[in-house]
Amino acid sequence: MAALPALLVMGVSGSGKSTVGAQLASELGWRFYDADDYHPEENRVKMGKGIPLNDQDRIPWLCNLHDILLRDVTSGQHVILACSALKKVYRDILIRGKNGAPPKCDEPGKEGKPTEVQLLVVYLSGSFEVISGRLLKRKGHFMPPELLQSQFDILEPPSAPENFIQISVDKSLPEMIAIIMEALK
Ligand SMILES: Nc1ncnc2c1ncn2[C@@H]1O[C@H](COP(=O)(O)OP(=O)(O)O)[C@@H](O)[C@H]1O
Ligand SMILES: O=C(O)[C@H](O)[C@@H](O)[C@H](O)[C@H](O)COP(=O)(O)O
Repeated sequence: MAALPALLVMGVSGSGKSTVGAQLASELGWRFYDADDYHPEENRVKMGKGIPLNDQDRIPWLCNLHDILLRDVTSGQHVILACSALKKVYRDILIRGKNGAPPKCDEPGKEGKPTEVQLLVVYLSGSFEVISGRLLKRKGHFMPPELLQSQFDILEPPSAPENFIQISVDKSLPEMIAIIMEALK
């Protein structure tokens, strides 16, 4: 197990992952990754056409993110990832890479090296009405609001024994940051 935990901010599109993750990283001085920036072009084009991604589209993307997280935490870098990570199996891939699911990640680390990322999951939960309202106002993003229902359809909120906290999207950004800071103590 890697020594440092990585922080995953997850939830459906528009739940505030990027906003919360970036603000937290700025306050803590941790490295921030937005999973949106790591989608291959095909995935962006697909979402842009209003077609939801499927497991085949997401698995290589998640494996790549696992590799990035593992590299950082094993080198002592604190890291925050904003990523939808809607299903339990997706979070398992972020933790274990290809061992968390069907093929397509890099080889696991050599003997003695950690191959798992310890994750603290921050789940941003909210109603369809509130989140779709925010998406309709958001400008300059490739994700069409019409895809939101498909995200709620497959969402598997984290549950024990996952290491997680849940925060309502109805809270203000400073309130959310304060709750996460408290959880990190
Ligand atoms: N706590 C909050 N309260 C009100 N609006 C928020 C909050 N967090 C984010 N937003 C707004 O909601 C929209 C979606 O946030 P964003 O961070 O892009 O979500 P995601 O990364 O999950 O898609 C943005 O316009 C953002 O400014
Ligand atoms: O797994 C997926 O279907 C995508 O990752 C999706 O969940 C993600 O939400 C988009 O990349 C849009 O980006 P935002 O979440 O920032 O709206």
